[in-house]
Amino acid sequence: DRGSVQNSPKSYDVEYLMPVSLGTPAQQLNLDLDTGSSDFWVFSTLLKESMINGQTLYDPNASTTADKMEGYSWKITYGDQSYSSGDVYVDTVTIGDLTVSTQAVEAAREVSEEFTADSDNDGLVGLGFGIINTVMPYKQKTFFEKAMPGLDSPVFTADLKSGAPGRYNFGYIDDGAYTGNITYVPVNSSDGFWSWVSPGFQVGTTGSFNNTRIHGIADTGTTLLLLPEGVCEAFYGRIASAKYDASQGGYTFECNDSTTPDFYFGTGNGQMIRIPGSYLAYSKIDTSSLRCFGGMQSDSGVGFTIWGDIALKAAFIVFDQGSERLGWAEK
Ligand SMILES: Cc1ccc(-c2noc([C@H]3C[C@@H](O)CN3)n2)cc1F
Repeated sequence: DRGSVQNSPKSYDVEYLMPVSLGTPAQQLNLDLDTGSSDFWVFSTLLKESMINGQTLYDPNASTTADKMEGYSWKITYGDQSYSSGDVYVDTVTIGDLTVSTQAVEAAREVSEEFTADSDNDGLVGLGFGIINTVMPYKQKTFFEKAMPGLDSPVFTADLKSGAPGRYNFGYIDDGAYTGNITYVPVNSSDGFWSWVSPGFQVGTTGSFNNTRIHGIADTGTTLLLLPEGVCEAFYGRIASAKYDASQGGYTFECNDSTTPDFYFGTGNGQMIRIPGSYLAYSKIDTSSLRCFGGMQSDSGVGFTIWGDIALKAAFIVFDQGSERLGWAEK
């Protein structure tokens, strides 16, 4: 079996949403696929009115295939301290023609203000490893873990684009979606993340390759690229107008600064992924400013590097849960 679904970026590529069908008859919600967490949760009719702001709600009572998991609950907190919590139902879920008939659907009773404010986002599909699923008393499998046994190949792929729709595929690798070869790197899933080690980086075409191992996670749910302080300094040191602006909480530079280099990161056996300098001028810091907030920021607050959408949209990535490895290719 296999599946394929289009993803669509919200403005500034802040997040990527995909249509998902839940229940019988089908209820379609737009969900955020997040490889950095492992809960499948949705806005639901259990929510207080004050927490809803235009989102589409999953109504388990309107689904003939929904069964409440009595005594089960969940509560999750994300990297930006946003959170959600609620009850659990088993129901059928279809993503891109791939159906899981008994998915644990986590129906929200409570969401933090950040989720309420994000009116296009009806919930998250966590495709990290099930070990960090928050459902109590017994953690539940991710959508991919439920689908995996029936798939042609135990992989899913992410093709995120800058300012344009891309695609998530399940169970197969579309050889037309990338160029050159796929370089595979081992994954350590013990923390529930797609954790891997990059052999180093290079700033621009003229810079030398820095052989400094970077431990991090591939996280489709994080917007920016969060790298070690030293790497940020090496990159922004090459942009004439760049500075660390404490009032903005990060590095900023003139959006059209022609000295902005491309950024390359190593994926193994000599392969590198090129992030165009234009991706790193993330967004104007305010409408009247000529300065942009950098797409690369320090990971000092996190403790490990997060290869978020700024990096992922420069590549075609294979999340190979069968062999616990990540595949990286240019496109
Ligand atoms: C309003 C809102 C807030 C956070 C997130 C969110 N989704 O994925 C992630 C990252 C961080 C890490 O927790 C796991 N992946 N963050 C999405 C939202 F729509």
